[in-house]
Amino acid sequence: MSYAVKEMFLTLQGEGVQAGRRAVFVRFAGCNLWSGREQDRASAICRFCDTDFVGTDGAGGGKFADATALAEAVTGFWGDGADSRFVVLTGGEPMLQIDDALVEALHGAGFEIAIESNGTLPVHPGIDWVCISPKADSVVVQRTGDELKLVWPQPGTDVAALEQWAFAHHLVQPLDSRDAVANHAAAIDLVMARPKWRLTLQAHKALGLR
Ligand SMILES: C[S@@+](CC[C@H](N)C(=O)[O-])C[C@H]1O[C@@H](n2cnc3c(N)ncnc32)[C@H](O)[C@@H]1O
Ligand SMILES: Nc1nc2[nH]cc(C(=O)O)c2c(=O)[nH]1
Ligand code: SF4
Ligand SMILES: [Mg+2]
Repeated sequence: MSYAVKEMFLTLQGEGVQAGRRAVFVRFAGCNLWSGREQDRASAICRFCDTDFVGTDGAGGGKFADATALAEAVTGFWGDGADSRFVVLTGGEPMLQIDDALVEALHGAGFEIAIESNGTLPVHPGIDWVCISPKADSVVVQRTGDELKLVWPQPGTDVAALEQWAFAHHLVQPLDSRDAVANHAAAIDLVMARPKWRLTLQAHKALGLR
């Protein structure tokens, strides 16, 4: 299969339990919860997205003919050194494109594979670190994994129900919007009221990283 990638870059993982870790990010093009066009945002299932995932024109992006070609590009961004190789597959919605061949190729290149997914599609079983970020107006089928990352506030969310899902970590991430100050306070309030949750911040934005 071929893969449509918006952009690829080497950075630090900015979010969640793995924050601070050196990582190659692969941002797949396309999402099933929003077209990515501003004129469709208000009517989308997911309306707060902070990311451009349309097309393959970003730095390091493109159409990759097969899994080997994509894994070679990821390896190129990582550079020399076989230790602690870490790739984060995101998007857009990466589970629209991830398949057996890609997971095998990335493992073959020595990478631990993480995913950032909205959970509306089952996550590939070979992925090593599963982060699911539920969206209030969607049906999440992937209810197990390593971290559940709840962007907050999200009206319509049944927080108590999410606490029953089988994740090793329950994280709350303030919604980045014009109301960022209020959203930080709301996220702190959630953690103070429900200690199963832990605050995570988007460190890359504060640090000026991609
Ligand atoms: C751009 S999404 C791509 C992966 C996948 N589609 C998903 O939603 O999980 C990457 C992460 O950014 C989060 N995110 C998107 N927009 C955000 C915003 N405005 N503020 C905080 N987090 C946001 C998502 O919830 C997700 O955890
Ligand atoms: N540095 C950095 N960390 C991230 N963690 C999750 C991201 C994403 O967009 O999926 C992201 C991102 O875009 N940049
Ligand atoms: S599901 Fe993820 S990529 Fe899709 S619009 Fe929402 S935050 Fe953006
Ligand atoms: Mg991001």
